[in-house]
Amino acid sequence: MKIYHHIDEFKAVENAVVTIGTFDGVHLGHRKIIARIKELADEIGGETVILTFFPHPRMILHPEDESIKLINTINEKAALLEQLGVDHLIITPFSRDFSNQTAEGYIRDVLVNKIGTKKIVIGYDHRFGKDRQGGLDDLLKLGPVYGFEVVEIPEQDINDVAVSSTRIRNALSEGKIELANTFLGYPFYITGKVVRGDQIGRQIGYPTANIVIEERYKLIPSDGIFAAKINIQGKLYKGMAYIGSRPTINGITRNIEINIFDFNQEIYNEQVTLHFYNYVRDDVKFTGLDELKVQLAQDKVDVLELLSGQ
Ligand SMILES: Cc1cc2nc3c(=O)[nH]c(=O)nc-3n(C[C@H](O)[C@H](O)[C@H](O)COP(=O)(O)O)c2cc1C
Ligand SMILES: Nc1ncnc2c1ncn2[C@@H]1O[C@H](COP(=O)(O)OP(=O)(O)O)[C@@H](O)[C@H]1O
Repeated sequence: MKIYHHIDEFKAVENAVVTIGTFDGVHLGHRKIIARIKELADEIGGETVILTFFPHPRMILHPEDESIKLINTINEKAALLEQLGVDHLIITPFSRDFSNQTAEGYIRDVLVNKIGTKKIVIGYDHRFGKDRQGGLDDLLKLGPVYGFEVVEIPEQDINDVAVSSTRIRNALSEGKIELANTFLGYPFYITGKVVRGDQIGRQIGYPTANIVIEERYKLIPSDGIFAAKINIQGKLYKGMAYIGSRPTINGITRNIEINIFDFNQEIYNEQVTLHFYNYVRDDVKFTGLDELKVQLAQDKVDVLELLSGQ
């Protein structure tokens, strides 16, 4: 898959089959749309193109604004779309210039001249151009003029996409990992770097790799203990993950940690991916490290049981 960080980097392809959207989560509803563009591209010997917008203007104007939380970082989204076999991903910022174009200007300059659209797969509610004046009607009217076909995504499918994204975000925020994973079609994951902690973990026999996520807009599941797998340098290991502020030791920061099973390597500064499979229990304030240690032994038994066969 080729990635372009601005629409101007893209050179129009012969038979582009295009869809446009945010695709946050690249969940089962999105996968249906992607399967459709691939099918259409195969029919005409064309190439699939996804136009997505990033960053959101609010992220640029108010970097301190914590209200935007996304299921995927832009890099995770690109990796997921690549796995699905998309040919081209155009990531374009929501600039003023971009959104000030007239509907026809956008169709002619962007979709036709810059991308080379032959088929566009689009939802009934998709809006574009100045004041969001452009829509499906304009595409249907101008398709014959500029030589492209419009394939409308059924209303039900569009609604399913929106419902799924909301459900996934809510499920993750409520610790309902299994439910989120059902809508996603894959285990929810985070990507980050292993950093040093207080080194208490190894003293109690449970070293925990602390993971820091660079992207502030990444949605972090609610606090708790999870059955997880971690990808380190391309290898997958099972483990028990923790998200919380470590009330037992009066921790201040909210940490993401994992004790990795059957593992004994120093992995500070390593870039890792943590896949969440099941929710195990809530974060608890224990009377001390001894009590926590007893619970950790039980957590390990529970996690191994949950991950057996996975
Ligand atoms: C599976 C697992 C479960 C945990 N459960 C709790 C908990 O219920 N309450 C708590 O205060 N800390 C919990 N912790 C966090 C520990 O307090 C933390 O790992 C320990 O203090 C070591 O921190 P360090 O990596 O900064 O040295 C848990 C950690 C793991 C890996
Ligand atoms: N089984 C393991 N699970 C997690 N981390 C491990 C494991 N074995 C070794 N390590 C290493 O030990 C570190 C965690 O040890 P810990 O005492 O909790 O220190 P810190 O507080 O710096 O995280 C990890 O970052 C990793 O480099």
